[in-house]
Amino acid sequence: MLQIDRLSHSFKNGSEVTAVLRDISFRVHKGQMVALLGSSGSGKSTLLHLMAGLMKPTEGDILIAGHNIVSMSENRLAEFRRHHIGFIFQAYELLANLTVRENIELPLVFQSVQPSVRRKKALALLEQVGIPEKAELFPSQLSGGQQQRVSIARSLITEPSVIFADEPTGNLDTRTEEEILAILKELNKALDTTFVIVTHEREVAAQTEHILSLRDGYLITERQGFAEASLTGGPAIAIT
Ligand SMILES: Nc1ncnc2c1ncn2[C@@H]1O[C@H](COP(=O)(O)OP(=O)(O)OP(=O)(O)O)[C@@H](O)[C@H]1O
Repeated sequence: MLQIDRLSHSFKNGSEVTAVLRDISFRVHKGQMVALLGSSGSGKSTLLHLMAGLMKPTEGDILIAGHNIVSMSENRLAEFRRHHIGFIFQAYELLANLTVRENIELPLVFQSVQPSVRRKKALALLEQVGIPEKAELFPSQLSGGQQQRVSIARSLITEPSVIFADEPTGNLDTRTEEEILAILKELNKALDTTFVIVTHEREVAAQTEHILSLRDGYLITERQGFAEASLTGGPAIAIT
């Protein structure tokens, strides 16, 4: 589903070159929910931007649903992104002047899907995230946790191959964080959607099936239940 092969990335500023990601390889299978865990500066955002096709890597390949996004043209990539990739952001990124339902429908507006079809799908998803009664309210009338539920529903409406969630509970209190993670887990099971959750919080990462840990640009894979002391570092470790 998501395959990262020998990915490296460096930033160049004049003559200065900063290596941020080093020879990273991993696979996430369809229906898996994995966490990408790393402290500040470990390279999480860079990896996320690369996987989302927002920048090209210095080296390596990124395959989503069998398509290598590294070699795609900008136009093809924009189209591919609309159909295959969903996003959930820390700050929800809902449009203030659209209702909850209209926000959820928006990705399908860009795909020219009929209004009645969009509406039906949006309302079904709103039900799945547990706030069907909020359909005609505006984002400002919702709590943070409710807004994140809307953002989750929006990310699912195109039935993407993979959803990248960037610190999805970063703005929420502990109780709401638990609710949102429970919803993500439920949806992951119910819809067989693939999720990659980017976080710097080990408690959040611990809710997923697998943890991909980034340290100094290298990837370390962990399985749930392994003690910190048993981790081994090094490049190019694959999850299968
Ligand atoms: N455009 C850039 N030019 C040079 N260096 C950069 C650039 N963008 C990021 N970096 C460097 O790459 C490293 C990784 O940054 P990145 O933003 O990917 O980390 P992160 O794990 O997402 O951190 P945070 O959790 O704080 O957002 C940092 O050392 C950062 O300074």
